[in-house]
Amino acid sequence: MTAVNKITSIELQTVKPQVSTTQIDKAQSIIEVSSLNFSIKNKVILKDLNFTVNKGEIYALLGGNGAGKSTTLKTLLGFNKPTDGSVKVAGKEVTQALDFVRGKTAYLPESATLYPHLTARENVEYFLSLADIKKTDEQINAAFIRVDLQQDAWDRHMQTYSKGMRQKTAIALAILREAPIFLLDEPTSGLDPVAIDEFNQLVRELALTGATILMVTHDVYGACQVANRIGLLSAGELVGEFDAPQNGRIDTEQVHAAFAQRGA
Ligand SMILES: Nc1ncnc2c1ncn2[C@@H]1O[C@H](COP(=O)(O)OP(=O)(O)OP(=O)(O)O)[C@@H](O)[C@H]1O
Repeated sequence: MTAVNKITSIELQTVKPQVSTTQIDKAQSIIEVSSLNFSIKNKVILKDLNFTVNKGEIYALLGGNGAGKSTTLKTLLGFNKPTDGSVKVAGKEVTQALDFVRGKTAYLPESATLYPHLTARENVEYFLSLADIKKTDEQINAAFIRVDLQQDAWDRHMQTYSKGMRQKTAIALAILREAPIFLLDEPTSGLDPVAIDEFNQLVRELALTGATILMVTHDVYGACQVANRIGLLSAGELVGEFDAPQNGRIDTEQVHAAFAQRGA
């Protein structure tokens, strides 16, 4: 593991990348779920599920407990084989291209699975080495800066980290892996309002630079804050979709009413 690399605040500002949206083809579908059915032991869990997430889009799959959100994520990650239908990521059928799909995907579980007895830098270096990726200290510093992880924490054991800091580290790792697709499981649960705002801002910046983001959540307000599109999942079925207006947010009351009626 490498030694601590101190850099000045002037350097910090110069390393932060500029956001450019000019190159993004937003019509390109990156996640395509078509007529997906999934059953376990004759119990139907997902029913004829259809949705797509385009490049640069933030899609929130919203639903109550047991609606099928985690099952959908597991299917996208190839841990569940569809009973019927198709699940494509970056143009490839997940079950037929597991390594390709997992290489393109950053999955953030509800609790980031990083090692508490290692520092953020050591965690990042370790997980990159597992993927056979080598990054310089400067590149790792730049990723920490991009996610706004406070500099005095970079070389501290992660057992001292808050949940928000752990998530930032996990996203820094995804950025270093150059994963263009993010699957987020209840990403803001357990975060305080400031950390939620920071996280949402980071997610928006990732989308602006072309990342495709699918988050699952039961938080109506949180989904409306950040998503370009919301799919309402109820008992394994998609029962409604809501699009954000141009440069605006999805209406919380409308989604809340639909959730109260159909969301569980
Ligand atoms: N291995 C399994 N065996 C049997 N039933 C399962 C299995 N996995 C999931 N289920 C059932 O599938 C349904 C959907 O579960 P899932 O975990 O996808 O829901 P969820 O929307 O993620 O819920 P939560 O918000 O509570 O995490 C639930 O009724 C659950 O009990």
